[in-house]
Amino acid sequence: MATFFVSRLKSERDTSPIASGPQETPPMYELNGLSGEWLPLLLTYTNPKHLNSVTKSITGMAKTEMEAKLFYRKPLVVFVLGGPGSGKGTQCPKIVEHFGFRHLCAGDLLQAEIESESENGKMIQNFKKEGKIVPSEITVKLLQQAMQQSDNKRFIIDGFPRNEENRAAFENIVRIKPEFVLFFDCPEEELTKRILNRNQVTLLHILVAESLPMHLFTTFSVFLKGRVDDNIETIGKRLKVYFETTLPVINYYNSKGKVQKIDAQRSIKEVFEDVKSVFAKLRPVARVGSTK
Ligand SMILES: Nc1ncnc2c1ncn2[C@@H]1O[C@H](COP(=O)(O)OP(=O)(O)O)[C@@H](O)[C@H]1O
Ligand SMILES: O=c1ccn([C@@H]2O[C@H](COP(=O)(O)OP(=O)(O)O)[C@@H](O)[C@H]2O)c(=O)[nH]1
Repeated sequence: MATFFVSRLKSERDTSPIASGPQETPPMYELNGLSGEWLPLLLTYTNPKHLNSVTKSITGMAKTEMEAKLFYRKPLVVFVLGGPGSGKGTQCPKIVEHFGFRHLCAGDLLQAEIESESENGKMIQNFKKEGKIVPSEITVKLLQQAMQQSDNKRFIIDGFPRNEENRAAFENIVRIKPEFVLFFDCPEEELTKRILNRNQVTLLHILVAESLPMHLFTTFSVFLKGRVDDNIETIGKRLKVYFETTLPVINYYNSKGKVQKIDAQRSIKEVFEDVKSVFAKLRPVARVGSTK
């Protein structure tokens, strides 16, 4: 079977526009657990932009789906979880800056969907207002699209998965398990204080903007719109959802030894020191993407 497969790959390589396309690093495919003789053939498929067509192309050649998947070098994913207001959105840009990850915030992707006035926008807005979790297929699709569109293959996914259904949907559809889960642990009282403060800051901005001439006000108000869910009523609902449905997901990953817990109650700087030491231990870039 191996000989058959190699010869099919050779003929595909000779004729495929992908194979003769630009060679980009890092290599996207490697042979995991198979004979080394196949490696040079597959290293010709290195252009991330051709990911989908390559996968399809390989699927066409492989005798089984499983064979095709063996060639796909998976991205590295870290989930960033913690209650609303625990500091996920504050710390993630720092991780990007220091460690070169691509930051995907599930809440921001959903917000962009609301603002694009897409078919699902109104429905997402209603879930958000109620502090409820948007159906998994919508969020997973947005995350998957964002991952496919990125040239970076290392992602921090912030604010997801929020429940068991989210977790299972991501693992089943995207077929990637997180390298680890960064968990910002913060008491409820502190979370409430921070979220209310976040909204007050926004309100203050709007008041300032309102005293400006009309054209400046219009510009400002677009940037400084308050969050529909940072009010005391919705905060209560979001915290309930967090403790009842997101904490069990964190516990699940903890039982697999995958949680890196950070004490998020300290200053932003102190929290980042801990975050840094977690990411510094990460396996080197060259090994990123093994299919384990
Ligand atoms: N370590 C911290 N100490 C005090 N305030 C913080 C800290 N981290 C974040 N904040 C503030 O708390 C609010 C919520 O933080 P944010 O990063 O938006 O949380 P999340 O993304 O987890 O909802 C923001 O106003 C932010 O400036
Ligand atoms: O994977 C997600 C992420 C967010 N949300 C919705 O978006 C809201 C805001 O989430 P975000 O992560 O932006 O803010 P946080 O609650 O962490 O402050 C949540 O309450 C949910 O209604 C969701 O349904 N699924």
